Amino acid sequence: MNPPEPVASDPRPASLLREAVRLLRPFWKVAILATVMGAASGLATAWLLATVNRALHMPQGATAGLLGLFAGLCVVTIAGEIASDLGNGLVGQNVVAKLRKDLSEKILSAPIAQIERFRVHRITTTLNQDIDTISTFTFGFSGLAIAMAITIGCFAYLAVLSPLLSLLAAAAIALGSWGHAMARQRGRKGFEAARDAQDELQRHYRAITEGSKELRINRDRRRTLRDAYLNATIERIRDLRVRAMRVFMSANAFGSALFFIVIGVVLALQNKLSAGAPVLSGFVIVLLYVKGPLTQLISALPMLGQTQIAIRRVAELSLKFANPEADLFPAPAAPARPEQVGSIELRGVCYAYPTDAGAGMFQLGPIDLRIEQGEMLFLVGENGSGKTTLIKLLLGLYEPQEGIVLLDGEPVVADNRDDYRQLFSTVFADYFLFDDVVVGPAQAAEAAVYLERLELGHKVSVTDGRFSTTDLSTGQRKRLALVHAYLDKRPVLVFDEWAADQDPAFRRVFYTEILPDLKRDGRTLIVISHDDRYFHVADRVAHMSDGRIVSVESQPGSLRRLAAGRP
Ligand SMILES: Nc1ncnc2c1ncn2[C@@H]1O[C@H](COP(=O)(O)OP(=O)(O)OP(=O)(O)O)[C@@H](O)[C@H]1O
Repeated sequence: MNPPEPVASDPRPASLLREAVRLLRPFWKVAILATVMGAASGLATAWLLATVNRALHMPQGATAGLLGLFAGLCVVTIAGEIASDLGNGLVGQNVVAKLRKDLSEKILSAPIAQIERFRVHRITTTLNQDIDTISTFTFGFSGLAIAMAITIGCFAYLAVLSPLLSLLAAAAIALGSWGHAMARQRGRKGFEAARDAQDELQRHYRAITEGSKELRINRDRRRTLRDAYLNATIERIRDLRVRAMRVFMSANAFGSALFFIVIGVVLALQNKLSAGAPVLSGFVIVLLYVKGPLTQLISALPMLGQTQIAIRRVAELSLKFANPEADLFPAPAAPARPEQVGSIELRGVCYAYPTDAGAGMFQLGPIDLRIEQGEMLFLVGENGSGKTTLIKLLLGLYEPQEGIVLLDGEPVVADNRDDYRQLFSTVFADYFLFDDVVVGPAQAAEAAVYLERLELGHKVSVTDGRFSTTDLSTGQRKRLALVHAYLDKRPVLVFDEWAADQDPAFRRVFYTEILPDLKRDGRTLIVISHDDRYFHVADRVAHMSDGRIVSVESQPGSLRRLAAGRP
């Protein structure tokens, strides 16, 4: 027996550097060019400062050569900055687009059980918020790269001006960097905790939007949700972030103070230092100038911390969905699916959901069931007996942990599972109604017939190849889902409690007209139902209890009764 899927633990994603290199690899030429241009711009700025300092101390004023150098450096500074901005922006947005595509593709191809286990709100937080954080960072990246180059260039110039003074500055920088490293460590923990709370917040947002009706009629729950969950989580995120920012801001203040201390020391000791006026003034000008880029770099640290967390979350999501199903996007010229299938058989099929600590384990099977082509099988049983789980296995949405599914005697395995799934049309109990289903010209007339038949003709039409609206009642939306299933023309139809939302008259139409018509059309029908009034229309009724099929009743008289027009 295959073990149940591993419970989501904390996978260690690839290192951030490796992840960044992987993402940048397709755009390496532009990335390198942008970085080189940014570095050139930054270094040219530092050189400019040195040139200005030299020009200011020339006894006979700036020479033509020096002015030419000044002009050239200005051009390099500006041109480098523009090229770096454009290049980094381009690379950054391409990386973000690639991340979005990669993640969407991974979710599209991930085994259904993994998606169900990971939880929708966690997926959406990463898809929206984490990727937005990375996107914002990529816009600011160019400025940071230039600031870094200016800082390096300025400190190189300081070293040339006075090795002794630059040692003093280096000691101050080392102390400042240590302070920042400490701050970053503490601050990042705070941002990490805030990011965890964002998942929770997303869950509460879903509750206030999707559960708005329930909340409106239940004051106690509304209050609890607002005060104990929503506001508490929002405030926790605020507090964690403010605390983390405070740590960073204190480190910033510490850094600024160190700067002024170094400048103060230079001023105080200017007579004792054996450096000339050009050296001292150059030193102070450069230190004062470099404070800007250095502050820019330091202020970016919280953002850098958040981006690191976002990249890690994206990498974790990627890792969680790192085992895609095979061939979910074959070439368009893939073979057409067969119009008819013979038998579908489950042989010794077992499945158990992975459980969280403390939760009871549900075990389905072993299930042995054979469904013949053109048969109408009802799957019945109490709530939680495993009917939906069974059809998810039958549809190839879950892989059996033990046993096998056979189509016309051939095993359904990873390589052919997606082809197998194309044989089915389904309307799940928690179905999703796609509102943009495109209907070709040939299908439009057919769709109109089905819409009439399902008493939707007065509400919905096919306009420009699409259904005109999906703003319908619950029962009507389910009828529209049935129209989709009709138009799909797949050989096997699976309905999970389709009739549960229908009025009694239409429920009767469904069981005594629509299902028999589909059967006459040669379709195989698998129907989950609690409507025992209509069990007799089925060819066979499989009763489930506690994860097993406990009996299968054949109903040879059902067709005769239908023919006689009795329900
Ligand atoms: N995604 C899941 N993760 C963990 N357990 C699950 C999951 N889906 C269903 N279960 C558990 O499996 C059992 C069977 O659920 P299933 O939906 O198959 O029952 P059902 O017969 O279709 O019920 P109903 O008639 O209420 O629709 C239940 O105990 C349920 O808690």
